[in-house]
Amino acid sequence: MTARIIDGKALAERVRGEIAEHAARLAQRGEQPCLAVLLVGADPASAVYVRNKVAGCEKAGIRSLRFDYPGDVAPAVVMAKLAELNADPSVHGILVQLPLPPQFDEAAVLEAISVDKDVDGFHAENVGRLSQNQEAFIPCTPHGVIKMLEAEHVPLAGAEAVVVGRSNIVGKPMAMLLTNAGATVTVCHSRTRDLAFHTRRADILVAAIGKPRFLTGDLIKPGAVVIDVGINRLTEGPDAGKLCGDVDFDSAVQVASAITPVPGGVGPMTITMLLENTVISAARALRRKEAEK
Ligand SMILES: Nc1nc2c(c(=O)[nH]1)N[C@@H](CN(C=O)c1ccc(C(=O)N[C@@H](CCC(=O)O)C(=O)O)cc1)CN2
Ligand SMILES: [Mg+2]
Repeated sequence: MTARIIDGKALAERVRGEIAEHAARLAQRGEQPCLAVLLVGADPASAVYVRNKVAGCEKAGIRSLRFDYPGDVAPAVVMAKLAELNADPSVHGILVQLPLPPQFDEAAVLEAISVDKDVDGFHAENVGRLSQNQEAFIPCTPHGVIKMLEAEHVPLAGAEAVVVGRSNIVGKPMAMLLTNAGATVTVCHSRTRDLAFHTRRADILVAAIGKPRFLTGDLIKPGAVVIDVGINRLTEGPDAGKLCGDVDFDSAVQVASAITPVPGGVGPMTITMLLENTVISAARALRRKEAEK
């Protein structure tokens, strides 16, 4: 079997078109969506993601505000900016690019963002709301994965889903979203005793462990749908300098029924869902204003 390649770039383009239409309708009604992005330090990958977020906003008709801080900035400076943005009614979404330098308490920074503007979905209240299957901002990468599975008509209810990785920004919310959709979910991680036992049972396998080409074809059930969230830059071997995922694509593509590539799979959906959350936030703000009239 050779797997169908799931084209995240094409899906992202399509969804971004719909987001731009929604943003234009809101702007016509006096509520132009606006996203504020804060970047601390000079991590080159973070700088690329922030640039792509700002460019994505511009293309979708979303206003963006960008704030850059040196890596040694005092956390109080960033906290003061968050308080100012929380209070600004023209700002609908706020995000702090992760990771943060070591002087920051990451959880405290995420809690300082207004729940109503937390378009990354990392605030504890949004996490709690997601776990209770209530309306919440959903973290962008796992939300993008669900959109891809839906677009590919992959049945979720009753499926055996295995998520490899337990990070707060991907693994845990991914498991919650799949659970809410009716899948039977197993979360594996570095302490899992028999990883192959679990992965070989998965109808849907999500890899988010940060280990290049770690999940090989022999760990995958024939016909499984494989979603690769990993983004690793290879440092040695013939492919040095290239990006790869957490899945060994060449062996997995022989076994799976569908698979996301890296790059061009899940990645482009992450920023797309951020734009969607920003537009949703602006629509909610407009609804609140109209209800107050
Ligand atoms: N505040 C946040 N920080 C981080 C998040 C996040 O959602 N919010 N996620 C990641 C980084 N990230 C967005 O911030 C992100 C990662 C990857 C991509 C992407 O489009 N990847 C491309 C490859 C890009 C490349 O060439 O490097 C792909 O997979 O095709 C977008 C956004 C951590 N921090
Ligand atoms: Mg994300």
